[in-house]
Amino acid sequence: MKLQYKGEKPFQPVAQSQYPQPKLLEHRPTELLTLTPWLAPIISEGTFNPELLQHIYQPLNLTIGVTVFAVGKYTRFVQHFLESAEEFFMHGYQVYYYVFTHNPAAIPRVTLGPGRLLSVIPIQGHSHWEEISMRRMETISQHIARRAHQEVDYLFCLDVDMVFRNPWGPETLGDLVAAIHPGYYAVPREQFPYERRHISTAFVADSEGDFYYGGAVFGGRVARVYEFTRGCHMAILADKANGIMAAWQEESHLNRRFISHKPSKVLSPEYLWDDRKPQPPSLKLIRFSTPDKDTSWLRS
Ligand SMILES: CC(=O)N[C@H]1[C@@H](OP(=O)(O)OP(=O)(O)OC[C@H]2O[C@@H](n3ccc(=O)[nH]c3=O)[C@H](O)[C@@H]2O)O[C@H](CO)[C@H](O)[C@@H]1O
Ligand SMILES: [Mn+2]
Repeated sequence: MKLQYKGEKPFQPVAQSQYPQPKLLEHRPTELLTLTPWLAPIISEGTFNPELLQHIYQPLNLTIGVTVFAVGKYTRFVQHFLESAEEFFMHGYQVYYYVFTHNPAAIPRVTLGPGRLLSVIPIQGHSHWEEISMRRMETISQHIARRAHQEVDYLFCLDVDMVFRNPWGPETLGDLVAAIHPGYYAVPREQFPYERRHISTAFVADSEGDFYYGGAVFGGRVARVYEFTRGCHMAILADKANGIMAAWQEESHLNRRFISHKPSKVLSPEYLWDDRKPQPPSLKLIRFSTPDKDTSWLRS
């Protein structure tokens, strides 16, 4: 008898047999670290074979969800975000975009490819950008519980003020996925901008921390993203009860949580870049990046 566990996809044999042999003794495929000390792969160009991954993942018939928030002036980013996602994000897969906004009328109608859906979900606006950004953890966890757990296998939670510039494919799929922040990949942990006040639930000691992860990209299996966002939301609520806002809002809580709940896959800054920075030679490809934007105007 073949056991089919709940929520598990049936085993699929790998069909593709023609691809370069992996060589145990060959020098490293990239200048970047490829494995964390807890054995999670760190994904960057050169570490994976896109065709082989396509052959493994395509038959699984997966649906990948994406959450983005567009509140206030940020509705202006939706068009470029979606158009670039249609070009580069999970090409050939079923994709479900969830766009949360205070103003559904401001969301442009972007033509989507076959198998790709978009749902605009009205939410309450807030006057402070910190509150908008931080509330995402609560909204995402509620949305997974109400709806997304039935609609998607994996979920990525992304900033909207960003664009895709190169392919983002099944190499990014994992149980719990974090992305290394473009500002701190070469910085010692005691200089990471963690929350350092003991009174906050996001507190991190100087001796703790692996990578500084960005709040603009995280994801994983939908059940794990539920646990993760709910945990962050609870910690944010506890801080609120004490009248505290963490140094970098939900990003501080996300970083605190990833120390105790390690990501099973880590995305290199190829997957979370900032155009205001020059591209270092160690990064072969920029896949997802923040264009230069007028932050003070956006937050006014
Ligand atoms: C380089 C830098 O300083 N990065 C920080 C900054 O990222 P960012 O400057 O990337 O934050 P952001 O302004 O993009 O806000 C995050 C996301 O919240 C949504 N949004 C935000 C404000 C708003 O009025 N309307 C709206 O819809 C939108 O989806 C946006 O992409 O702030 C974040 C706040 O958590 C983190 O602390 C980041 O580390
Ligand atoms: Mn952003």
